[in-house]
Amino acid sequence: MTTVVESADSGTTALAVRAQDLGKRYRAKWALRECSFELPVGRVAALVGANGAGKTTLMSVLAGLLKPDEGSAGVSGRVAFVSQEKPVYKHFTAADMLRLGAHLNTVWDQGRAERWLERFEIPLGKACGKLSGGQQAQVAFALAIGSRPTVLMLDEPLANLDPLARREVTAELLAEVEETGMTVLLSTHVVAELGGVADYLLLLAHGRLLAGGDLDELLARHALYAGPKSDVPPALGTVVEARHRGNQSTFLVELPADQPRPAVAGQWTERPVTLEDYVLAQLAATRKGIDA
Ligand SMILES: Nc1ncnc2c1ncn2[C@@H]1O[C@H](COP(=O)(O)OP(=O)(O)OP(=O)(O)O)[C@@H](O)[C@H]1O
Repeated sequence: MTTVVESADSGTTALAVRAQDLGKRYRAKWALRECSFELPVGRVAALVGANGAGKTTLMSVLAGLLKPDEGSAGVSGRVAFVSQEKPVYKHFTAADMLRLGAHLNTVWDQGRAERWLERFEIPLGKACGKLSGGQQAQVAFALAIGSRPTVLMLDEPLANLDPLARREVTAELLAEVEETGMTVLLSTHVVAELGGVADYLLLLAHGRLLAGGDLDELLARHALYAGPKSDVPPALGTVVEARHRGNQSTFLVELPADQPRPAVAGQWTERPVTLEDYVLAQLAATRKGIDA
């Protein structure tokens, strides 16, 4: 459900979200542990991680729907959270849902919500129960956009959408960010489609934050090498992932800090690391990780 939480402005810093040693457990099992990060205002952050990594738990805590067991979280301004289920009232039409949004939210932009539905050709007068899963998701997004959030959190927003709608939703979100200055935090498994959209990454593994920060900086600190079969990469660095196929080896390496980017020679080639390369390598490396 879309929930709007009025919360205190962080005031002095231009931070949209701050998490400090955040922890949440379900009975004895920790779903989130020692999670600290700061998300600046106006960023589009991708929250990624394997199934069960803690993404929904983190978003629910940030949205104020779950109480943390450890640490603290602060979100600046108004939060809109669209959960994974993207529930809408089955007997309500999209127009009814927008009326509900207008009624429930202290700040409401009907034009913005209607434009979103028009953009995606969602019929206003049809009962939501008779819309497809992807169309219902669009109604939930329109409701969230209409509430003019300063921080928009979307749990797997692209899951039900066809490939074109995915591209268009991410483009529309970017346009909203540019126009309104809002901050977006979205969890997803389809990282390939976030290239050029997300500019900040939060990567969770087994409830812990494995990497967090500016995406360009993070990717620039890594290199992908391909060359003849070898046990070691052709340059110094921490190997995130090594793959060997036939007589070829590929290494994704975190380069040593504060050193010039090494040049590779001979049969080795280097190419820049994409968001997808990085996330897949980290997921593979942490698959056999140990729970807290
Ligand atoms: N209500 C709950 N009760 C007990 N355990 C839960 C509950 N919700 C989540 N968990 C557990 O907490 C961990 C994190 O779950 P969470 O839903 O946050 O992961 P996720 O990264 O969003 O996963 P997915 O990508 O599959 O949606 C998992 O081990 C999950 O089994």
